Amino acid sequence: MSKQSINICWLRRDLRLDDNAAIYHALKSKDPVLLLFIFDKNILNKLLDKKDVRVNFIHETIIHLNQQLQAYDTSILVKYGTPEEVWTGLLNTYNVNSVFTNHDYEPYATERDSGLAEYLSSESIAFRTFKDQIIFEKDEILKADGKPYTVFTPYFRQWQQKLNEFYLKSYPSKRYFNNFLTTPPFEIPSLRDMGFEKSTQALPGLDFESKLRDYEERRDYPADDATTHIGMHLRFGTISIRYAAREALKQNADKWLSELAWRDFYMMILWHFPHTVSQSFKPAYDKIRWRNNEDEFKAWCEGKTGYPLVDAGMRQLNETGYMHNRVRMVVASFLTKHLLIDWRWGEAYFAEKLMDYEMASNIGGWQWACGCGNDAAPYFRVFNPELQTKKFDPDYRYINKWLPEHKQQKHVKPIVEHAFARERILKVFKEALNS
Ligand SMILES: Cc1cc2nc3c(=O)[nH]c(=O)nc-3n(C[C@H](O)[C@H](O)[C@H](O)COP(=O)(O)OP(=O)(O)OC[C@H]3O[C@@H](n4cnc5c(N)ncnc54)[C@H](O)[C@@H]3O)c2cc1C
Repeated sequence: MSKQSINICWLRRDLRLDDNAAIYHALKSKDPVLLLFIFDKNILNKLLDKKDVRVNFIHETIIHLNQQLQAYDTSILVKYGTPEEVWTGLLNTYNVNSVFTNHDYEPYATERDSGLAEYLSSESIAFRTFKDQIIFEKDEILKADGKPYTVFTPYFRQWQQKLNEFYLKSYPSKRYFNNFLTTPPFEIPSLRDMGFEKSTQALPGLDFESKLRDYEERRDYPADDATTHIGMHLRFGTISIRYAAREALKQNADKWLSELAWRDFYMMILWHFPHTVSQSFKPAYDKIRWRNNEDEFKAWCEGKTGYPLVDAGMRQLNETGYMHNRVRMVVASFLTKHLLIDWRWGEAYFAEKLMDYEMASNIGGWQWACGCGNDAAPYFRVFNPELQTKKFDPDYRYINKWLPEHKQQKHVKPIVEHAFARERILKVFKEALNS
């Protein structure tokens, strides 16, 4: 007897059932749909912290999705392995008609997906992919000459002009849930099966709507903690970007909407310029003679530079996996400019620690802070951590919360003097850029 023909919908960073482009299109097709998630060994094996909170978050989310799916007599197939080995196994087990998935713009993912596309095509299986995690992708926003924007302000102008209901409407996948493949529940590998353990870090909730009203006035004051903490949910798709943007428009939260556009922008920078994963967007900056002093890097990582705002930020990151945006800018500027340590070192440290780590935004943020990225501002803008404190944490509420020794006046002495560091970086950067 010939095996039943099915479609597979592969979830990656779009871990929700409703308003999910790939699920919607898969369910609307003729064959029943099997949902798939792969805990990718290529990614997991690189994670040093076996209690990684992001792996915990994905695992919890998958379990939750599976519970929801049981109401429809279906289940999500969860595999632990490399995509290559998992797909070979799947094609031996199932009679697959088409594979559906949503776009992922990171270099590893685009390479993985083009390999899969080739393999599926050799087996005469259709591979159908969709935009889901950003509002505008690829060539939807380009300059008049057909090239991608490399500076945010003109990009955002077009982004705003183009934004309309069409791009924000949700995909009503729920309507078609009766087209999931009927199957008893599959077993989900445990964290332990994959060499991980339960994390003790608190996961961010999803209550962004209530934060939008005062966002613009309060977002820059780290002690107020007035931003939405939605990054991890956007990263793993537990919220739809279209819903988030619609909510911003509903509440006239223009500033917050522009932050979502920054996210789109950096994703498209990474997609159009994948070399920026390891090289500066502005090539001249790769001639900088970094000092890369390992003791100073350690002091920065541990929050022991003697600059209260920098140290408070690093302590917040180390303790919670989160750091306020204003402070991210200050610590990144401090590492690259005050200490003359390569932005790639800081980027890698953030990638390891940030719960909301997003490759495109992290690389974009680091290159912006260093001056080598997509920024119109000149390299000689050097944040002064003390002035930043006066402006954004004048009564030391944020600093005292994360750096108790500051309150007790036991904080270590600065490892470098600001005026000296500023002169040094100006000289080194100038040499590199003029060489
Ligand atoms: C050095 C550096 C590294 C960064 N690394 C990351 C990262 O790994 N992941 C990440 O999501 N953001 C990163 N950012 C951007 C920003 O700091 C965070 O998005 C923000 O602090 C997350 O907190 P929130 O969710 O409360 O943000 P909100 O202010 O509530 O913003 C809502 C969402 O908009 C997006 N967003 C906001 N600001 C930016 C921005 N400047 N660039 C791109 N997207 C933005 C994020 O998805 C964010 O969750 C980085 C910034 C810097 C300066």
